[in-house]
This record gives sequence, C-alpha cells and structure tokens, in this order.
Amino acid sequence: MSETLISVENLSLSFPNHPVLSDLSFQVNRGDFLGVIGENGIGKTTLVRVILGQLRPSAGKLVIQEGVKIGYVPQFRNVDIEYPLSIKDFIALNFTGIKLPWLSKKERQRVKKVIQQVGLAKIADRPLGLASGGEKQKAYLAQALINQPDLLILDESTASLDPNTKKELLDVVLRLNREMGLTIFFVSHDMQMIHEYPDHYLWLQKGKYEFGSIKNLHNENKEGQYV
Ligand SMILES: Nc1ncnc2c1ncn2[C@@H]1O[C@H](COP(=O)(O)OP(=O)(O)OP(=O)(O)O)[C@@H](O)[C@H]1O
Repeated sequence: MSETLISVENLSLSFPNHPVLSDLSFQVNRGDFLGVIGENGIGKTTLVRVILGQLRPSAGKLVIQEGVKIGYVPQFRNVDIEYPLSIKDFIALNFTGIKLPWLSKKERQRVKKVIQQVGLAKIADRPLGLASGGEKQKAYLAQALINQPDLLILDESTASLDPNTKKELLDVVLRLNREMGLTIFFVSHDMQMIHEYPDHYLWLQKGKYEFGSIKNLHNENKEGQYV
C-alpha cells in the first residue's frame, strides 16, 4: 500500500464571514504528482498555507506524516538586475541548520547536485539578476530542493512564464517526480498543464470539489483556462 504523506479529512476553513474551503477530503501519497486547479480566489493558496502550518482549519483536519520535509517554490517574481548574488550562492541561502558561516564540503556538493538537477550548471556563477525568467524560476526550484524535501509545493510557480519556459520547468519537475519519487503538489490555473503533467487532480470549485486520477478529468475542460 502506498505511503500517505498528507491526509485531509472533512477540512473546512472560513475567514470572518467568508467561507473558503468546505468539507474537503483527499490524500497525497508518496510519489504522487497532484495538480490543484480552481479559479481565482477559490482557496488554492489558503490550502497551501494550511499545509505549511500558517493557517488552522476551522473544522476537520489535515495530517502530514511525521518527518515529511516540504520544499516550496513561490510564484515567479522578478529579481532586480542589480541583485548581487550568483545563482549558486542564491541557491545555498536556503540551507537550514547551517552551523558555520561558510559551506561545508558536503553542502557544496549538495548545491552542485541541485544545480545539475535543474539544469543550471553552465551558468551557476552568473549573477541571478542577469538570469532569464525561466532560469530564475529554476534557481527557486533548486533552492526548494536543497534540503532534500519529500514533498515539493509549486504555488502558481509557472504563471507568467512563456509556454516553452513553463514546459521546460515542468519537465524538470516531472523528472524529479519520476526518477526520484519526489511528491509534487502543483497549484496552477493552467488546465492544459494539469492535463499534461500530474497523475492526480484536485479541482476546487464553489462549495464543492473533484479529486481523483487525472484520467477522470473530463476532456471537455481541456482547453479551459482559469484566469
Ligand atoms: N487572511 C485572510 N483574511 C481574509 N480573507 C482572506 C485571507 N486570505 C485569503 N482570503 C480570501 O480567501 C479567498 C481565497 O484566497 P486564496 O488566495 O486562497 O485563493 P486562490 O485560489 O489561491 O486565488 P488566486 O488563484 O487568485 O491566487 C479569497 O477570496 C481571498 O480574498
């Protein structure tokens, strides 16, 4: 039986006078690639914040298996052209539990490894400020991988990237999923990407939701976009 990393049971969450998530139940198993879709304001980021422990459900529960490490890739935001750190140094910023002001040999090897995994080896010494949008987003992805997470959350991480760059980033994510068994929680508006990459989907809708295998996501919605 597959190992459950996140188990959500009858979860509801309301802000004052504003119900957002209602009676939600689903599971994320190790190795899943879950696509989370839904229109603006439906509660996708709110759900991510519950997983990250920043918000408490109003009812029901969300249980994360003990010891599960989470990596988080934010929405793309531009970095100033003057930003002084190299891509490599930027990625190393995310190490947790560093005891020394400089990196150990093991940590340097880890930085090298994630840089290779996301395909930035050739430009690792270039200032991050001079990198393209796609390269910057790969640097954020590498940062999220540095502490060897079990679960990677991508919250609209491909929004505002052009279609080819989006695909390139998701190809890297898919490889991490397939080859290393990294569990993916991919939040997106982009129905086409949801059809193409994930193996499961969670579709948040007003007062209801759908959860299941991607083959049950109806084809008539394939061209739909939630923008
Ligand atoms: N701290 C808060 N207090 C009150 N309302 C909030 C708070 N955070 C979010 N909301 C509201 O809850 C709803 C869900 O927001 P959320 O950011 O989860 O939506 P989303 O699906 O991620 O939307 P988007 O696709 O636009 O990012 C929105 O109406 C939002 O305004």
